[in-house]
Amino acid sequence: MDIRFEQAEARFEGRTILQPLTLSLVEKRIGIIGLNGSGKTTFARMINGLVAPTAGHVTVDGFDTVKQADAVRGRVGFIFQNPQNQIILPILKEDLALGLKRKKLSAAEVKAASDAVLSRFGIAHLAERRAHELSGGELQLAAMASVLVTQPELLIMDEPTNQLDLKNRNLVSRTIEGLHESVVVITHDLDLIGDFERVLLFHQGQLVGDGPADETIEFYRGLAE
Ligand SMILES: Nc1ncnc2c1ncn2[C@@H]1O[C@H](COP(=O)(O)OP(=O)(O)OP(=O)(O)O)[C@@H](O)[C@H]1O
Repeated sequence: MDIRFEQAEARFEGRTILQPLTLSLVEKRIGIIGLNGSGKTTFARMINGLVAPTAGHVTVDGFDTVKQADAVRGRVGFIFQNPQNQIILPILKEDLALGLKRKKLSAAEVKAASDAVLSRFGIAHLAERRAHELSGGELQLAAMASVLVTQPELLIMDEPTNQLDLKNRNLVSRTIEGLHESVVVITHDLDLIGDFERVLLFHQGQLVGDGPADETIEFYRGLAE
């Protein structure tokens, strides 16, 4: 996975939210940290084209996030801050099938892919359950399943441990550790990304830190004083 920002900038209503940025991301585990409103979610949304750059370009494996949006969306899965918004259909297995619709699979193939992803996350027993009945941790795992069933190469997660108790937080943390996909995680939970290969720090719409987790986190602690 090769994500490139080339002088990519984001402005909303005349305000610059993300200063022009040039960088390349190839690491398997990338963390994004920074104070509230620093531009983290905007940056992450630019990776899968949910936010189009107002200047410059963003590419994923050479595909432009605006001009080749379908190719990019097929490669990049995005888990939103609130996993309730991720599950569209009430019953989990129906939601997984919906995600696979684009792939034009047979009913048997859809069932096999759904069963595989549910057992991968240890939530086969939740297949028939309604999303609104699930606990926070179950819902977060279900949201991951509903995105990963389509086999993206990169998973972007926006604050995946937000609102979880310690047990569910640890469950989600272990699950992220075990993913074979590349992962970009936006978080205020610094332990979650404590051993990530690369962590980016945003401050007032600028990338101000970029390095291994321990260095970037230390810099962030100073900035937040
Ligand atoms: N669609 C939009 N229109 C106008 N302003 C926006 C839009 N999206 C984000 N912003 C503004 O851009 C700034 C950065 O927002 P962003 O969500 O990227 O920050 P963040 O670092 O993810 O914050 P948090 O940690 O609070 O989730 C904020 O001031 C926000 O109000």
